Amino acid sequence: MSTHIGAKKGEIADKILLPGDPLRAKYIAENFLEDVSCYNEVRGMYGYTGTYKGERISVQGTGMGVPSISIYVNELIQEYDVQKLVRVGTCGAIQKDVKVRDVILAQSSTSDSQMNRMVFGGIDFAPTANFELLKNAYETGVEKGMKLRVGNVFTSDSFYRDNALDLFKKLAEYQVLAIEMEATALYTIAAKYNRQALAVLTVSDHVLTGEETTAEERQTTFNDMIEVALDAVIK
Ligand SMILES: O=P(O)(O)O[C@H]1O[C@H](CO)[C@@H](O)[C@H]1O
Ligand SMILES: O=c1cc[nH]c(=O)[nH]1
Repeated sequence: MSTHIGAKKGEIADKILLPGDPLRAKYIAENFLEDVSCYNEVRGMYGYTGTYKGERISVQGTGMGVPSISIYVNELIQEYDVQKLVRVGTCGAIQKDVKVRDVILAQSSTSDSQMNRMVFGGIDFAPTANFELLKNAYETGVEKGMKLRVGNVFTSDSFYRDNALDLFKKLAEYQVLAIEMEATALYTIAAKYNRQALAVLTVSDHVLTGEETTAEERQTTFNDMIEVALDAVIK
């Protein structure tokens, strides 16, 4: 067991899906995996291992924000030797032509997080998705007839922010597609340990138009994203 994960060595697969919401982890385990067992309930941050199309795979809630996902990704890599990590999250769109329920593959992440400033001093490290996972996810989505968006996302330390609109308009001008709160940490920690990482994101709301999905829809209606992530990680 690690500090925040109650699994024994060997109970977590080398491929893992990482939703922010632990109830999304439960939903994925119950609806997409077979022969499932729950290996973690510490802090209610559920983790499960099962099989998908015959391949052993785990799914672990990460909580919200860079500090929380950093704890889980560090422990999953250092204590459980996880190799492929795919975040399955939600995001808010900031481009006019990105719609609610669209699926985004985060090729890279721009951030206001202090994490990398503390690590790299004055240098701006560029957190980047693993190309193989990105390619697999893109090809899987195309095969399923989905219209995927691929590009830069903004990983924010704040969900609520004063005077946000000016920043979001500036980011949109520079082709950033959407806002979320974890990809920078996932990509940076995976790079440090030479592991493969990708964030697949469903647009849960539109920051400019105000269009949104309900919490229940967020938990249960993101099957396209989950299938793309599962098929990409086992390919
Ligand atoms: O739905 P998840 O995966 O939690 O992702 C998004 O939702 C949370 C904010 O509501 C943040 O964690 C953000 O990144
Ligand atoms: O607007 C949003 C939606 C989801 N997640 C975020 O971080 N922001």
